[in-house]
Amino acid sequence: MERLIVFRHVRAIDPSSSLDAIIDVVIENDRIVRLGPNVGAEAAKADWAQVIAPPPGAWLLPGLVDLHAHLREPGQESKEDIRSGLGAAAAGGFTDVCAMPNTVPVNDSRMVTEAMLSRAHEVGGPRLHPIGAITMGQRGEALTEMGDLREAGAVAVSDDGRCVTSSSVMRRALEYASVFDMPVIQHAEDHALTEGSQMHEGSVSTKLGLRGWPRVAEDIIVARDLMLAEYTGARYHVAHASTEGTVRLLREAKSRGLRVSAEVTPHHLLLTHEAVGLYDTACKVNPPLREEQDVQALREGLADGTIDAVATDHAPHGILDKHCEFAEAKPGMIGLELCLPLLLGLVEQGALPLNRLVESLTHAPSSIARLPDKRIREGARADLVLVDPEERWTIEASRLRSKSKNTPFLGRNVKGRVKMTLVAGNIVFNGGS
Ligand SMILES: NC(=O)N[C@@H](CC(=O)O)C(=O)O
Ligand SMILES: [Zn+2]
Repeated sequence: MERLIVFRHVRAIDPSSSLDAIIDVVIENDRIVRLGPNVGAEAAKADWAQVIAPPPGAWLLPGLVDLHAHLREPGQESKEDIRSGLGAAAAGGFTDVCAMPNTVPVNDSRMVTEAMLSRAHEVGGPRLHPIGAITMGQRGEALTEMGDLREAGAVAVSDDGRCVTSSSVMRRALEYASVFDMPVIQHAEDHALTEGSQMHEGSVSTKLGLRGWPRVAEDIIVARDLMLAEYTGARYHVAHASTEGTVRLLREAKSRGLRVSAEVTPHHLLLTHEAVGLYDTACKVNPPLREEQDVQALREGLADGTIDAVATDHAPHGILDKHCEFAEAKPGMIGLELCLPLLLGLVEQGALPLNRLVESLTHAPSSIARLPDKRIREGARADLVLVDPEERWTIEASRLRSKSKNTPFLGRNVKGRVKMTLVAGNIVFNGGS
């Protein structure tokens, strides 16, 4: 045996295994081998055992899975690269990160997918799962070789950052991707309705004199895509859902048994367009921050399972991308290290059941990306995150591992901290001080 790790008296929470109990968890090499009250006492005596006595009240959760991150490698390594991005992921409790293809060049080929994976293997830490483009160069025209992408290791396809607006391209994309059992992840934005837009179309955009992105630009694409998904029988997934309408459409589609899924970001669950204030570029993001009624609908949708997963849409940008006029600023905010602590705030307020939060960051995204299931049980792979739900800390740029610090949450006091992350029994993050 190479490795023996023993967690003593920790609250292990895994809703998909109906587990919520204070137990010991014993890990040998890459696997959980025993779990139960006091089962670690014996193993802890071995002189090679690494015994972990977590802070009182600490939680052990299955490793988190992010369906939507921008790691910027290849091409924009000054914003982030695979090493810093996976480092940030580990610090945020993520064991698996799906990387969007809007890199430079676009990940529309086996070559780019393979290069990203080989870089990730060199770096170690959380696993990287590339998402291939739907269309060549994300231009919305010719489909990529999805079979090649799949074979090289891509888990899904998306033109994220751009919408597939042509109904016929989308139809063919759904049909083609379904041959390889890959979900098609749509960035739902009717570009004809959002040209020149800077933020949500509403009272704040009017006051600031900025062109707005109306909700209907998202809803119209989601509605059409759901019809195409029904027609083709393919797997369809909505990226960063932001409107009340999207939630309503999804609820209706799911009630009829369609194979569709959706994700929501922490910022769309927590902020409205009011946060833009007087042109705060940190709050410029696509899709834009919306209104109270949308936030409410998204929270309810996540709580009742209409929205399956939470995804960060971690979108790092450099200082100059944000220190400029609002119209020039790049959209996006970082999220990997902030996701769990921010959303624990919603749990504390009673706005989201803890079980749903855990499920939406573990079991749900891993089943959408068809990754091995995240479970805390004997025989399962030891992908785990240790969280101190009581620790209070302040989000500060100097504490973040991401190369970029673009987030409107700097200065916010949060409660709950990731203390340790294990990927197949390897401790890839141990800190949180
Ligand atoms: N979310 C964003 O505002 N930006 C993302 C692209 C995207 O997810 O649409 C980016 O790549 O920067
Ligand atoms: Zn997007």
